[in-house]
Amino acid sequence: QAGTCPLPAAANSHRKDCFSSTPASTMAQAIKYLGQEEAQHIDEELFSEYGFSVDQLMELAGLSCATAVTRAYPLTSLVKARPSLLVICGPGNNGGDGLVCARHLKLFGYEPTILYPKRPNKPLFQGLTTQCQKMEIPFLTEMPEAKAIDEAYNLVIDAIFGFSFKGAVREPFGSILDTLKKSTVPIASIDIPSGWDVEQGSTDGLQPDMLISLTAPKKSASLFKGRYHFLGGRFVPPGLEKKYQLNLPQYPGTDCVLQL
Ligand SMILES: NC(=O)C1=CN([C@@H]2O[C@H](COP(=O)(O)OP(=O)(O)OC[C@H]3O[C@@H](n4cnc5c(N)ncnc54)[C@H](OP(=O)(O)O)[C@@H]3O)[C@@H](O)[C@H]2O)[C@@H](O)CC1
Ligand SMILES: [K+]
Repeated sequence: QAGTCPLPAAANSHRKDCFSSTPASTMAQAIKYLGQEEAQHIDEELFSEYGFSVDQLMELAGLSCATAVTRAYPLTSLVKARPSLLVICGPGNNGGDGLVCARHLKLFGYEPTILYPKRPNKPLFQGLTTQCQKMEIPFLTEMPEAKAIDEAYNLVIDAIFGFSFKGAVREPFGSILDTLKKSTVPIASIDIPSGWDVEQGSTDGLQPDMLISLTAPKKSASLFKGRYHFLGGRFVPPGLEKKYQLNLPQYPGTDCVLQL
């Protein structure tokens, strides 16, 4: 098996399984890294075949992201006087995960601020926005300069694009990503570092400090070089896991996240 492990060099103990001398029959299989179409098929199947609703899974996804953030950046580790975070939400479901994540982080004692420049005209996103407003989470009207971000926030949560991102980045997100590249504040990306090709990654894109892969990592996650890679979205039914041969590692106890 040596040399065939699909896990990145910085990966965890599961990597050991790939290189151990344990007979293949007793080896844990390496977790699968998904292509873009495969991730979209799994998503569709969760809603069609398995009867989940989007808001159900988004709540679990966002809660796992907030939980993972507390593990990597506990309140006591933050460098600024206030536990301030900037959550940037995009126009699709990745942005919805960001709104849920912000709401839970507020309940966990952090002070999130949200930038949500392109809001879909759908009850789901309107409801998530109202919930955040009622939780007294401020919304910015424009993207701050990189220097202002460095001064004000401990962490940026990137919920701009997920597994449906394609092609060249359109405005206003091109400028937002350019500003983020200039900022020195650590970035935690939800599901995909925004602007990265879902499978090929990016050579000159964001370099997040943290990546929270939902359901299963996407192929570009093998190029992630940050400190913390977590898996979240503990909602995959065993039948679906088996069909797509996801080989998900076992989450510890009742945890909704797992560090890869
Ligand atoms: N099963 C799971 O694991 C679950 C996954 N979940 C989450 O859903 C995420 C996937 O969500 P998704 O499919 O809504 O798409 P997403 O990636 O947010 O972006 C689409 C938006 O971006 C836009 N856009 C695209 N390309 C662009 C470009 N070049 N430049 C500019 N804009 C561009 C596109 O715009 P449009 O084409 O409409 O103009 C569209 O509005 C997934 O990653 C995970 O976070 C959980 O919530 C639930 C369970
Ligand atoms: K993202």
